[in-house]
Amino acid sequence: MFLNRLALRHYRNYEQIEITTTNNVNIFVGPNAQGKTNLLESIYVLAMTKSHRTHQDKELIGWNGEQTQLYAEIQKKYGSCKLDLSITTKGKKAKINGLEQKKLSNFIGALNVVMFAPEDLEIVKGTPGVRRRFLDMEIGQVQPSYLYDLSQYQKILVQRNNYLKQSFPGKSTPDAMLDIWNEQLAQYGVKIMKKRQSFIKKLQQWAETIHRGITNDSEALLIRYAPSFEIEAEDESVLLNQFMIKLSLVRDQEFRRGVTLVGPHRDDLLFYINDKEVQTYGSQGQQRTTALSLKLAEIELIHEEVGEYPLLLLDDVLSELDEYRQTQLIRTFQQKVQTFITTTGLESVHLDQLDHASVFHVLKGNVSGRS
Ligand SMILES: Nc1ncnc2c1ncn2[C@@H]1O[C@H](COP(=O)(O)OP(=O)(O)OP(=O)(O)O)[C@@H](O)[C@H]1O
Repeated sequence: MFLNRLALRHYRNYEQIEITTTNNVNIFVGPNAQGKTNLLESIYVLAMTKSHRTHQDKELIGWNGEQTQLYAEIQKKYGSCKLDLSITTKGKKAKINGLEQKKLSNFIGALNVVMFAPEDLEIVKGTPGVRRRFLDMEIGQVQPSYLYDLSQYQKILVQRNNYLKQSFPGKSTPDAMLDIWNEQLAQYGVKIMKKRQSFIKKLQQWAETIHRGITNDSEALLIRYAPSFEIEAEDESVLLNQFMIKLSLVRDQEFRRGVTLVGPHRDDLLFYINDKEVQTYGSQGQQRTTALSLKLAEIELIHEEVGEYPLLLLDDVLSELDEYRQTQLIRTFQQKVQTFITTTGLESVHLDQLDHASVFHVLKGNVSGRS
């Protein structure tokens, strides 16, 4: 897919701007704190209805405004589409081709993006929560039904945790209420786990090949799903049963602690290079390359799932890659993936590797020039 036009109103430090793009490679250049990341973030928000760097939607609204409006025109293989998203402190409204979408999950997926930013190193180095968020955002983008399952699961989880905190049944007393929570939790939990399992399997296949390419065939990357309990079956009803058994085994412990101890809210993702865990033994460079391979694998996976390449958003990451890796990255994608790059100086981008690129200058919330 191709972003032809982007317009923003009262978005962060942009009062009102409009950008038209004609090239596959678009570079936003400017000093620090001028609005380069804000621009990439706005494209991400148009795809996911959420920012990649904050949970607080109100931060996206310009300081002097009550509401922000984002608009994009996207060219797809089979026609174009217009996306409108308005965000107020009270909520969001989303339109596709002028038609308001009752559910935001119907809007997500109209535009696909893959963002690679310095903080993505946290997917490898950070806490399991960061990896779960990565999984949720990426699966949700290609399978909006996943987001529904996830929100149902989270609601049940909160209610179940409240129940665990308030009740103190005897060790062997039957508890009909808990049985109901368990059944509902397992029902949605299994759906989430199965989708995560199949996503990671596909991601692994792409990431392994890409990682070999980036490292000149010297490193074998393995990505493993680490659910809160070992999944022994593929079949959904068997898995459901397994989940219920696990819940019954931790029942007393859960009442003592007042929290749910098994389920996808405790899942993790593990990375190995040549059989050694990257988080523990990987060098800074290996951790960064792992994150890069993961992101590039996502591009291929989205292509496989939706039949089109997503947009690639590279926020201030080119300067961190050596020339060989930059070349690999740009060569692989410049023909087929529309890419948006931010940088503080053009000297860190190997422009000679690019066939055609548009350069936009970003200064104090204004964007100018195209070449
Ligand atoms: N809600 C908001 N309203 C107005 N301005 C905002 C808002 N949120 C952030 N800003 C401003 O946006 C600017 C930061 O923009 P951004 O993060 O895009 O910078 P950048 O050009 O990517 O810089 P760097 O090169 O340092 O990453 C800051 O000056 C910040 O004060």
